Amino acid sequence: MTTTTTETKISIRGLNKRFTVPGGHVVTALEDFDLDVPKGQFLVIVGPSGCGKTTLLRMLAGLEAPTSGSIGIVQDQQGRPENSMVFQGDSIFPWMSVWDNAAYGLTTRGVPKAAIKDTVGHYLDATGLTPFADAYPHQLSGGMRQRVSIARAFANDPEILLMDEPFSALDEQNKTLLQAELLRLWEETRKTVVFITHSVDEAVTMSDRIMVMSAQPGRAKAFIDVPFERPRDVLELRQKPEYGEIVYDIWAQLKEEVEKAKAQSEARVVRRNRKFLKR
Ligand SMILES: Nc1ncnc2c1ncn2[C@@H]1O[C@H](COP(=O)(O)OP(=O)(O)OP(=O)(O)O)[C@@H](O)[C@H]1O
Repeated sequence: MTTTTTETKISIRGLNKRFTVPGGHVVTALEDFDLDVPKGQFLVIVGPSGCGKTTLLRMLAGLEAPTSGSIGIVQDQQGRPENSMVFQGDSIFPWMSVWDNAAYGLTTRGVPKAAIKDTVGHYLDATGLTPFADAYPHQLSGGMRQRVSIARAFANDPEILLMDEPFSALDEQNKTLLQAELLRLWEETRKTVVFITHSVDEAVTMSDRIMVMSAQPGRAKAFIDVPFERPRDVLELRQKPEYGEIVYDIWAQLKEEVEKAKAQSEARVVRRNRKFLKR
């Protein structure tokens, strides 16, 4: 079974984001950006460095205000938090146990203790963390800390899940294990997900749809549907001939943008050096 309804969950229109950096120079991170994400879709964003992926996610999370334009997220259930975010690095509280970290969102919203026990117990089980419920983050490996972050995000039961390169700091084996775990959890809940990665393989493995972004200023350059049935088996999927075709398609779209981003970054270095030499 593939996913998604035709109902729109996230709707972005005419989004612009500009930053003024020291010296008065303006960086246009996103320009005239439009995006609709259907309810229950697992959307993955790929794009060259600096194209505005994190800025977009931070605006979706309400951590950054747009310069202009609008972001709409449909609230399906009263009282539910709008989003939960999982970052690349450690995003759990070092002073809290695994259990308390996973329960954090529910505790702060005053969910009854018995419901917290059921929900947190379920997600710690699903991520293999039950034996470590009383451990503290410094006693865990990087992969286990990311599992806590994922368990917390799902336990929080948000309207949408935002993930910014959650596995990029992990080794290949841990990455594959966590991708499989995330797929399993997601297939159980069918939350609307916006997930950023630099890995084309990860994008094809996880997503229903991939958005390739242009070099700065970031815009949606192409959308690629990923038609593989769910539930997915990470290793089996990678043996399919269609898998390789989609990976190729994405690279074909990305290549030009990565080259543009590289040229932009080299031009910035030249400008900076010129300024420095003029002093
Ligand atoms: N707070 C800020 N102040 C100034 N410029 C910023 C700020 N945040 C982001 N930028 C700039 O906006 C542009 C987009 O940054 P962003 O981090 O969103 O890109 P990205 O696509 O996530 O990059 P990467 O893939 O390297 O993580 C970059 O040029 C960045 O330097």
